[in-house]
Formats: sequence, structure tokens, C-alpha cells
Amino acid sequence: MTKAIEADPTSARADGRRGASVRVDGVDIRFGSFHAVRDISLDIAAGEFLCLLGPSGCGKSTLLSALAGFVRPYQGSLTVDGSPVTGPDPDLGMVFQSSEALFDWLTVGQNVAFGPRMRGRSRAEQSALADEYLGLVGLRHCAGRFPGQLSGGMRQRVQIARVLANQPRVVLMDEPFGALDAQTRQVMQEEMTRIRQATGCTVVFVTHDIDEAILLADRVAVMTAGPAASIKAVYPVDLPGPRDASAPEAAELRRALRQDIGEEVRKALRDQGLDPELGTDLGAEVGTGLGTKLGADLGTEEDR
Ligand SMILES: Nc1ncnc2c1ncn2[C@@H]1O[C@H](COP(=O)(O)OP(=O)(O)OP(=O)(O)O)[C@@H](O)[C@H]1O
Repeated sequence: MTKAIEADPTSARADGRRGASVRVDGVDIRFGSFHAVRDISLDIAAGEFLCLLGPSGCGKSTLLSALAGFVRPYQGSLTVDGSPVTGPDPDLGMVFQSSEALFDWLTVGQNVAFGPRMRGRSRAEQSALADEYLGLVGLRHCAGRFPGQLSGGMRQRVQIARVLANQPRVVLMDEPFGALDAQTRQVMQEEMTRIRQATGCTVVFVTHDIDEAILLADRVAVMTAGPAASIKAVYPVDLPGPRDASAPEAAELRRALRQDIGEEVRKALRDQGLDPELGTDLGAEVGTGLGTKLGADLGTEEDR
């Protein structure tokens, strides 16, 4: 059951910074002879929150990695405020599903101050930034602890604070709450809305969870099954806050997303020579991960 999110009344881009616009134009990505994504074009406005949904293995992370400058497109262009993405850049912050990216031998405060330190900021600035962003994720009191002394949800918050301390204009999030238990995930979703509003960053957020996309996104882009995955549809999420993905106003969008994803999961299953009916209630057990969380989201035939 999804809980409503309370919008932060003091939101309005508190630190005065703005996100950057992102343009994905005719992007093709290949790994050797494998064609991962094909002809993807997306215009993401400055400060927008775009969720990428799609069957497991379709290429969501690949597209995100290209946006982060980790993967170079075979064809097409990626630009941020009109400048081409040529490699990793502190303006493009990446949050991964696993918080293993944290440095276990550094304290939480040192982890968050790491980016500013690498960029030559003074000790006072490092500490002010760590304090500010740990405060934003509600972990100022944990600055002196080590990551191993925190829960999974707290570590994920530290990861978010560490990315935000670089003051990126675009935050790329690859299933950041996917490894968390349902309750922590819900809290993190609420936090995310507040953090996004406080920073004004543009966010591109990969998820398997339709309800999560409805709760968080300004728009949801659905990808087709791979290989050579493309964009199947883009939906605006025109719902008032506080949002509740199970509310009647969200029903039509939820149904459309489930139908789109269902079609793509079943197509992927067929392409693998598996029974497409597995994509209904057995999706969660599909060994290839085609269903995973989507399997649960797809529900039964009666739901559709
Ligand atoms: N470095 C690589 N070399 C070869 N193939 C790759 C590489 N990275 C990804 N792929 C392939 O590209 C396709 C897309 O992978 P990707 O991880 O982007 O999918 P995804 O939609 O993010 O999956 P999931 O939802 O399961 O995380 C997959 O078939 C994957 O095996």
C-alpha cells in the first residue's frame, strides 16, 4: 500500500540553484555486436523528475550510464544545458542501487566531504557541505560514524548526500531504493520528494516499481524490451500532491503503465522462448529477472 507524500511547503529551490536541461537525441548504444538501445530521444526540462520504467535488462542502466558519461553512445548525442556529455562530470551525480560505493574506512562525514575535497574545496567548505547535505537527508548526527555502523536505508541516504555535496545539476539514480525493505523504501520516497524540491536538481530515476514512478515523477518514460530497446511511451504525471499511487485519480495512469510494461515483459518472454503467461503472476520468479518486481506489479489477468 502506497502512502501519500506530503509536499514540503518551504520547497521552492531553497538554495537558489537550478537543475540543468538534458537532451537525449537519437542515441544508439552498442556493446560490440550487441545492440542495447536504439534511437532514443528525450528532452528533460531543467528541474524535471523523469522516471525510466521498463522490463529488466532492457537498457535503463545503460542509458543512465551514458548520461553519466560512463558509456559512449555509438550514435546520437547527449547534452546537458546544450553542452555535450563527454565523460564523468561532477555536474552529473550518480546514485547506485547499492550503497557499497561508500568508503567503509571513512566516516560518514568524510564520505560526504570526499567530492568537495577532491575538487580542492577548503576544509571549512568541505565540512560545511557535508553538514548541509547530511542535514538534508536527516543524518547530521551520524557524521562521526562509519558506514558499517548504519542501516541500509541510512547508508543509502549517505550515498545521496555524498552525490548532492558535489552540487550536481543533474542527479541520475539507478534503482536507488531497490535493495531496501518496503517500509524504508516508502520513507525514502517521501524524502526524495523533499530533497528534490530543496535542491531543484533535474532527476532521472530508474525504477521497476510503477507506484514509485507515479509517486515521484513529473513524467514517466517506458522503454520497450531489448535488445535494441527504444522509448515506447512517455506519460506526464499530472496528479496533485500529496500523491497516492493507489488513489482513484492515479488509476488510469497506473493501468496504462501496467499495460505497457506487461506487453513488453511478455514480448521479452516470447523472445526468450518462454511462455508469455509467466509474465503475469509468475513474473517475480522468472530467473532471468525479466519479471522481478514487475511481475508483482503486473498482477493477474483480471487486474488488466
Ligand atoms: N558492458 C556491457 N557489455 C555487454 N553487454 C552489456 C553491458 N552492459 C549492459 N549490457 C547488456 O545490455 C542490456 C541492457 O542492460 P541494462 O543493465 O542497461 O538493463 P536494465 O534495464 O538496467 O536492467 P535491470 O532492470 O535488470 O537493471 C542487457 O542485455 C545487458 O546484458
